[in-house]
Amino acid sequence: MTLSSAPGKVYLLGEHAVVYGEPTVLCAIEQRARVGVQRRDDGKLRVNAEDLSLDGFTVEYDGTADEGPDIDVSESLLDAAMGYVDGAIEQVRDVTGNDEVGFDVTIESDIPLGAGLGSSAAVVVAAIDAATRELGVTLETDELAERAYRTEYQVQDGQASRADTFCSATGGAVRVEGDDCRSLEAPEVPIVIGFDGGAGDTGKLVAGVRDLREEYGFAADTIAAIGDVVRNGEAALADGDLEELGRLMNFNHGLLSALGVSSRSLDTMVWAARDAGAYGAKLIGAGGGGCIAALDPTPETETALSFTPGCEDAFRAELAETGVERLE
Ligand SMILES: Nc1ncnc2c1ncn2[C@@H]1O[C@H](COP(=O)(O)OP(=O)(O)O)[C@@H](O)[C@H]1O
Ligand SMILES: C[C@@](O)(CCOP(=O)(O)O)CC(=O)O
Ligand SMILES: [Mg+2]
Repeated sequence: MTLSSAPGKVYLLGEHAVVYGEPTVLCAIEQRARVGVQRRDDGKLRVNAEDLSLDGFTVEYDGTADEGPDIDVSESLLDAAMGYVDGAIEQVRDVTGNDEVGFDVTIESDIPLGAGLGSSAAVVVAAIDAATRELGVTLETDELAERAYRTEYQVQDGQASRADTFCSATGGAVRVEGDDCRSLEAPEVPIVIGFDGGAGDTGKLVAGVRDLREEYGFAADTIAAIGDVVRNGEAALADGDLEELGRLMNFNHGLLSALGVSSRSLDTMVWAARDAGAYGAKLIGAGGGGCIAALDPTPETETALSFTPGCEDAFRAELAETGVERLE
């Protein structure tokens, strides 16, 4: 068996707009997905994802056969659950030139699904890394990030940025603008996460923003405005100006809300954090439900969130310096 892990991430600023070439800044966090992989010679893919917060499931099927896997769940649930792992294995077959190979894949993850903390990128990065190593191929980090990006691009219907996958592969803080991906010196940012227990489907939310952008010119302006917010945020980060960074996070949340990706519970948590004295707060990731991030060096926001109806969990994010980790 070969085992790799990869971290989730928090967007300080710039999600969604990054899909349209605007810059973004994000940090890997110490919540990780671990993927164990064992080669099978019968070409089948067997996925054991019993730690999924979605109902645990185990499936076995021939990834190349026309018929789907032999389990009794709805097709959309299955697609949502399997798309990323399936896509990752497709990349492994492609990069190693081994079309027929099958795998037993076991996934264990600390990262809630669809909550904006990048569970998909972490699972894909760890799966590609473990499965290629199982075949005797060790990918450079850039190639690993690129292959993981292609998986997200495919599952999200041709609409994905390189941000999540690059951040998960390299760890630390990163800046992404189009195909320009670079590591940043890790900023000292006191991030508190609030989690509403819910989830949003990244593919669908990204498609919603695309539709809005096609319908209204001012939605394109909103996306460009997020880019301006990020550029200002970079200056605030360089100055260590948390107050300014917080204001910009608030602005960014408003713009994401205008793009239709916030929700009542995300807004409630954002306001609870602001009322508790956070410098700023915003939804993170694709939105629709899941997590917010607030900037607060004091314990006030975490305490306030833990008493906020609709907030299921509140915790301080620890930045992860290590991206993909080769465990076995
Ligand atoms: N522990 C896991 N086991 C199997 N698949 C997972 C796991 N965690 C995430 N995934 C995959 O990632 C998808 C969620 O990704 P996404 O909608 O992009 O949300 P996010 O990346 O914000 O968590 C799930 O539907 C599933 O396909
Ligand atoms: C909305 C988006 O910018 C980030 C999605 O992050 P997550 O899958 O919700 O963790 C999409 C992308 O960059 O591919
Ligand atoms: Mg994702």
